Amino acid sequence: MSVVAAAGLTKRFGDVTALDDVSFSLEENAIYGLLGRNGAGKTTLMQLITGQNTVTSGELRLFGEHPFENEQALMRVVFIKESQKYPSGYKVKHVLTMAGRLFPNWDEEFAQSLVDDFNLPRNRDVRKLSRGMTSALGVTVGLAARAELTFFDEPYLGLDAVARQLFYDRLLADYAAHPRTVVLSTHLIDEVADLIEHVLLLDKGKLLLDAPSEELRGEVMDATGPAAVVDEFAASRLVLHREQLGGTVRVTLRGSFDNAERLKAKKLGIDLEPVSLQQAVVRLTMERNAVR
Ligand SMILES: Nc1ncnc2c1ncn2[C@@H]1O[C@H](COP(=O)(O)OP(=O)(O)OP(=O)(O)O)[C@@H](O)[C@H]1O
Repeated sequence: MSVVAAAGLTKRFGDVTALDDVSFSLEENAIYGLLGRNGAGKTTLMQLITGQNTVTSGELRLFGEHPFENEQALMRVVFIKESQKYPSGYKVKHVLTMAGRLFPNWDEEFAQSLVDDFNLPRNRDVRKLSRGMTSALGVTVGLAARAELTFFDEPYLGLDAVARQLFYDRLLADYAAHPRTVVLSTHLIDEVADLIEHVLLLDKGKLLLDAPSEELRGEVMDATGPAAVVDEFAASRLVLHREQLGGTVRVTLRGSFDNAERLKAKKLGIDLEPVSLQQAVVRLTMERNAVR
């Protein structure tokens, strides 16, 4: 059984269609990247899955059940977002105690080690934490909860580069020891490219891409070389982007590139290189918007 199954999922807010006929599944023990531009529908999707809102139409199942007002299913999920609100007067240590009561798989020792890693002041009022500290507290709760399904909705916006790397390292190590389903919603695609096993790309409420990251990497390539040969090589392919500098052209192509194709490119003097995950996502999103 899938952890999450969505079929024809649609969510409207008045005349805004935040999610438009979206179908996908989240499987056990995988790290997903939920990607997309501002307003693409990422938060809305996570809110529906975590029972914070009702669907307009379509089917949505969380551990085989309807998520809305389903405490049993929701206990198995943790949703960490940047704008997390805590009760007034709560200190860091109180948040951890509350989380320990809430999440069945909570690992207190792990939580305490993360508090040390992130230099979080245990006795400080959470409302007086810096932005980065608030993010670090969210990350700590999200990791130590060890929920079967974990959502991180850009919780690391305030974290500096060192703290973000710490988060990625801890996530990967803990995931290896305790596999589960993790969804990272992020704009920092290149930073998480090595973590993400599967990409879900939303664009204006539509699911533009649902693919293993490896597959995506091998399917979007830059071909660079003399203009005439590159253009001929590209003629039978989907060109996502083209740029020219003097007589040299670089095109971003989508398709499968087997060994024969690679050899052909080499013989023609074309440099064929996979683009980064971030570039692939940007190009695919732009291409869709261009054809609309
Ligand atoms: N409660 C609401 N009422 C009206 N419109 C809403 C509401 N919540 C979301 N929307 C709209 O739905 C669309 C999707 O928003 P959503 O927050 O899901 O995007 P997102 O991909 O998370 O964006 P970002 O990366 O900027 O956080 C946007 O057009 C947004 O304005």
